[in-house]
Amino acid sequence: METGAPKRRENKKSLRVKVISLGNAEVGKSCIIKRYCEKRFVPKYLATIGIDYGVTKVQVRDREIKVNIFDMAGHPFFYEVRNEFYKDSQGVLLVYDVGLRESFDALDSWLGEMKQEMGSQANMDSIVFVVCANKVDLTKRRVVDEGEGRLWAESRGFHYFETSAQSGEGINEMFQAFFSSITDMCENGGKRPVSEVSVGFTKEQADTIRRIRNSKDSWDMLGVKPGATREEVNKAYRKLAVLLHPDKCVAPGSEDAFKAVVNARTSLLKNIK
Ligand SMILES: Nc1nc2c(ncn2[C@@H]2O[C@H](COP(=O)(O)OP(=O)(O)OP(=O)(O)O)[C@@H](O)[C@H]2O)c(=O)[nH]1
Repeated sequence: METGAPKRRENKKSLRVKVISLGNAEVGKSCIIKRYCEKRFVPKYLATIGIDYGVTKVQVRDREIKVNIFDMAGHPFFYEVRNEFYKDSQGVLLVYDVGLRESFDALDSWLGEMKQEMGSQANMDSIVFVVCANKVDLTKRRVVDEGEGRLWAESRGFHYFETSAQSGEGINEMFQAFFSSITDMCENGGKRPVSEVSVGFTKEQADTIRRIRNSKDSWDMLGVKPGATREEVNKAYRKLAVLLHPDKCVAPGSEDAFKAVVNARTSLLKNIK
């Protein structure tokens, strides 16, 4: 029943959160954090020695968030120093350089290192992950495209942002989404809200697109042995077409993968009696 009395606005308690940055050396972790906190870009490379630590305050809706940022050194040499700092993180920035494929391929091993160091405490559902495809300003040297990066991130329920610490592109949007998701998670009893993890496509679709992108020839793309019969090629094609048809699959890169599969089938059938 409405009493007519003015409602007292609840003053929500401030939150204290811990976030860490991960990724190979020189991908731009420190610069991304500096760009956001200090609004500047440092062109000269100064390797992080072990860990850099900083604190910043942000406002998310009606809550003040105190953020403790642990910027981890990417160089393998500092493993012994950074392994102490994985525990109790609510947020992880996973950074790679779009011009260095090995820095993208290394994301899985960064997750692996994190899981290993968190040990039995590892509950990845209680951590918000943001993938930063960094250095997008250097367009000419780009080797990992948006579809590939987004697919890797979103198939794991992670956010994906294209960023440039140099120009500032994507940096504020990325941090706003990051802190807002961490706040949602804390208000949701420490579990990542379900909407964040449901991305509208399956892991099978994501893995298939990745496999197609990395296939060495048309046989490999359709997943059949060289010398397979027309029936085998058609059967494999039909299975992939159902999985990846653009009407059914919204995963990033599905349209290109579907076209590639159609072309692979056409070129194989031309040469099979
Ligand atoms: N063009 C361009 N250069 C960048 C960008 N971000 C970082 N850099 C440069 O890349 C180099 C490495 O940047 P850092 O932020 O120190 O890299 P890091 O990932 O923190 O490296 P470690 O501390 O060794 O782990 C520096 O020379 C930066 O100026 C970017 O978005 N665009």
